[in-house]
Amino acid sequence: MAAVAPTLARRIARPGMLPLCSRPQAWGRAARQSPGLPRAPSLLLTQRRAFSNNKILVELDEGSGIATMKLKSPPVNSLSLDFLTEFCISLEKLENNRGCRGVIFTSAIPKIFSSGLDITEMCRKSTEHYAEFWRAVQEMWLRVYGSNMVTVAAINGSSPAGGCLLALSCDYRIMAENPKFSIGLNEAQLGIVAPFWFKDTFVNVVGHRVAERSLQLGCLHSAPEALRIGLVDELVPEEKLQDKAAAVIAQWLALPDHARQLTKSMMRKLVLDRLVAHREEDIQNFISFITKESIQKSLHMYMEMLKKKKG
Ligand SMILES: CCCCCCCCCCCCC/C=C/C(=O)SCCNC(=O)CCNC(=O)[C@H](O)C(C)(C)COP(=O)(O)OP(=O)(O)OC[C@H]1O[C@@H](n2cnc3c(N)ncnc32)[C@H](O)[C@@H]1OP(=O)(O)O
Repeated sequence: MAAVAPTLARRIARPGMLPLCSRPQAWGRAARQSPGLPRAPSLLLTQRRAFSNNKILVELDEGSGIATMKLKSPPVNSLSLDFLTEFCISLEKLENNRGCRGVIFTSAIPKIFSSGLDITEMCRKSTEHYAEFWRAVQEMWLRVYGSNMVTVAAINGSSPAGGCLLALSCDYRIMAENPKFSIGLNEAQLGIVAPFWFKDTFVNVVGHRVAERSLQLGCLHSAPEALRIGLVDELVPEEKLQDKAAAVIAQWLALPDHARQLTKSMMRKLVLDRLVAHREEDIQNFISFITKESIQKSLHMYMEMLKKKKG
């Protein structure tokens, strides 16, 4: 996989090389079994395929067509350029595999789902680096939000900012009912601004009023609060999270793929199209914003604060 990663990094760095339309058409991911028909238990037990790269562990249960993508980038699953590249490679593999119809995103790191964008990628780097990084962030969102597969976030830890975006981009969110875990778009607390497509994704999940208040205050919501405002769909004890996620996907997959996929596409198209149409402009906005001295100072202070909290 190490040999593949730089190639994909280059492909991601060039606009339009991984077009969303390269995915199988909505109706192309044909159900290999009639919706709702039970499978032979022996198949369920035997057909498991695993592949992994450095930061993402993927396991595909070929019997059910459900894959699990486990984020494993210690210490906190921050979304670095390398991480995002590996993430997109893994997701593309699954998307192109007609046998895979649903994906669970979860974390292999205790107590942390993802700490969001890797802040060090946004500090004192070259313009070229910022462009490449931001294109990779866009790519992750375009791929997850526009996926033909059923996507479920099994949120087994805290999930600020970019981590929350990943969860928001799924079809369904289940969080471990641990009051210490928090989730939200807390960018304002860092002195930065959530881009329009983060905001649009959030609004589509929780509604305008809740999103506006939460974004302006940079809220990190506890798990029970996240459930109350609709940021997550349900809370379950941590040990039941994976089973629950698989059960939810199975329920969604009982419907004909084409009807579900076209409905999903209809609901998300406007928001996706907006970024696709303004991708380069969005990258330039990011660069102008992140290279401001005041923003660099804010990020620096935030990183210092994280270190002090630890010490
Ligand atoms: C007109 C309008 C124009 C608008 C234009 C807009 C343009 C776009 C602007 C920019 C948009 C950017 C969007 C950004 C999105 C993001 O995702 S920013 C990241 C936000 N993330 C956070 O705030 C999380 C910070 N981390 C934490 O709160 C905690 O670390 C944790 C995740 C809760 C875990 O806590 P704990 O287990 O106690 O671990 P720590 O000791 O705190 O951390 C361990 C080490 O990890 C480092 N670290 C943590 N998070 C990050 C991170 N996100 N990136 C990089 N590194 C991180 C932390 O510093 C520790 O490091 P060491 O001290 O070296 O061990």
